[in-house]
Amino acid sequence: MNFLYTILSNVKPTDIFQITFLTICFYILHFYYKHYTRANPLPGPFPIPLIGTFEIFRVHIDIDAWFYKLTEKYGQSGVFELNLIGNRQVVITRAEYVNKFMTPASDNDSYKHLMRTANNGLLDVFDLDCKGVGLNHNYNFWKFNRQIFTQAIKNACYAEETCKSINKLYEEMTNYWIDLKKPNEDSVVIDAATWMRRFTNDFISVVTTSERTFAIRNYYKVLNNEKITQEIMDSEDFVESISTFFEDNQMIFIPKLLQKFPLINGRVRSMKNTMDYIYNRLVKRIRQRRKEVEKIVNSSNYEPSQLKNDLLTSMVVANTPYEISPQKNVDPSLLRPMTDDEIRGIMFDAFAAGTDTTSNTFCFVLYYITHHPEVKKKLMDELRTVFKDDFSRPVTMDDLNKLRYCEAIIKETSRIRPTVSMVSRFGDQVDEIAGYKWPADILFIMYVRGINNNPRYWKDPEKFNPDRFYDPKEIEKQQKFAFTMFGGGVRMCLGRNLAMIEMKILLASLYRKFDVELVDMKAPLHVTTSTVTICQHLDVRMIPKTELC
Ligand code: HEM
Repeated sequence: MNFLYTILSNVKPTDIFQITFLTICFYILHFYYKHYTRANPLPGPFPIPLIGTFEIFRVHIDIDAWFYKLTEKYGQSGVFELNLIGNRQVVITRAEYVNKFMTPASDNDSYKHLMRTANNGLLDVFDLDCKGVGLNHNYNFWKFNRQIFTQAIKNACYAEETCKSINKLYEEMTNYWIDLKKPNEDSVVIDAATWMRRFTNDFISVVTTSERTFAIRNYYKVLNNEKITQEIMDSEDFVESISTFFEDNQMIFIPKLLQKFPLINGRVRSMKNTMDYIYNRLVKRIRQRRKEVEKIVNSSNYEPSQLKNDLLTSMVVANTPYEISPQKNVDPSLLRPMTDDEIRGIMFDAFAAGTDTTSNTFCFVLYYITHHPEVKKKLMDELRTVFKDDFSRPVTMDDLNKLRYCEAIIKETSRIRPTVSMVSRFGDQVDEIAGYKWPADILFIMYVRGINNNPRYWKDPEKFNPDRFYDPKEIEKQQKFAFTMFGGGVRMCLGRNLAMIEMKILLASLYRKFDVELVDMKAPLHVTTSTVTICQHLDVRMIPKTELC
């Protein structure tokens, strides 16, 4: 102890300066030694110690645009690299290299590349590392959640009830638009981005809980200058907090070491508050539903049909004697009921993954159709064929199969301007990808927009041409993974069918009822990107139709 005291009392301020200086020099040397001796050096921006690629701090509102430029500069060989806050990331820009980590080659490979991120960020701080599916980092928990979510959402996708809910919400929303139209005007201008976010929020709420958030109605009240009540504030806060999650979710991936740094600290806290607010709302609903279910199943005249047909009820009764369609061929260790927090994890995923994705994709669809009159003409031809001259009847499940051109428009929009433009997989084992042998612990990013717009796979990729997904000969020519709107492999999007049903109904209904025009045809799309590309606003003029033309 005395010895230590003697050393410390002899330390001068200049010594502290020298030690700090030497430590920094050592760190920098070590960083560049590791950089220059790394396995498989690839082209990419030069990294700076601690920060990695400095540009990330300048492009924080449009990461996707930055990736697009990087792909043009470094991605010619199909793979380049980035260093983001000390983590090496390998970006794949060719479809043929994607196959390997999307499709496990054998049973032995099935654990490889299953995680979406490295677990060195703040997943646990936000309680996402072992909950839900989207960011779950525990294989067993993910598998358990995924199979219950899959089963629960399957019921929703085949239910005529789901179709009816979408039609009903659509009808209500468009009636509000008409109500907002001034009597002396023939059209109404709406911000499609804001309305669509409320639409998808209300809809996902119905699918998950059979109850609405009334986000559509409450937004109408805001625009109609009605008195702001607690209910209006609640639904507006809920919609906005889901969007905030998307806009700021890079915070989840900040290394633990940096979370207390000034500037970062405040953003982490604000994100945590947002998440806590969403979680509390969801848990309240779960507890309420559990009580309702218990009351029903314990009553003397219990019938399974008395239970609600939604995701929440499916999860509450999953693996209990009251489960309506018990799962077959499931690993027995997964056959246990879910806790409230586990259900909350899945509900959070449904709202987070199922609202802004669909609403933004739909805004891009409107933008591209308005810029392509020939596409609109073909769309109207399809609508006339399917609905004859009825421009108000609801869309049925049966119609959906016939709306092939509608689907092609949605896919072509997502090819050219994908809402999820990066899909990642964490390589937790040694593997060979893109012709290189990789050590464990590498994050691979499939740059979807780069591949979707690569002339190797698409003739005139910049041309908006839905026939690519309509003409069977064109479809046949497509290279596997050259178009991945919903990702692929075992972690493919769970809501893909639901999203398609929702968007097809919206498209087929909207264009029968309105002429849709952009207020400013010259304006580009106003987007920001984090993990999802968000349409900031899209001012659209809706002109009610009097006939189906
Ligand atoms: C246009 C709408 C949508 C798009 C473009 C989209 C896209 C995606 C993409 C690209 C992924 C990553 C897949 C991968 O890593 O391979 C994903 C995952 C996921 N999506 Fe979607 N999605 C949409 C709508 C929905 C909806 C409506 C829901 C649910 C109600 C949903 C739930 C999920 C979930 C739970 C995952 C994570 C699956 C897992 O990690 O196992 N998505 N989505």
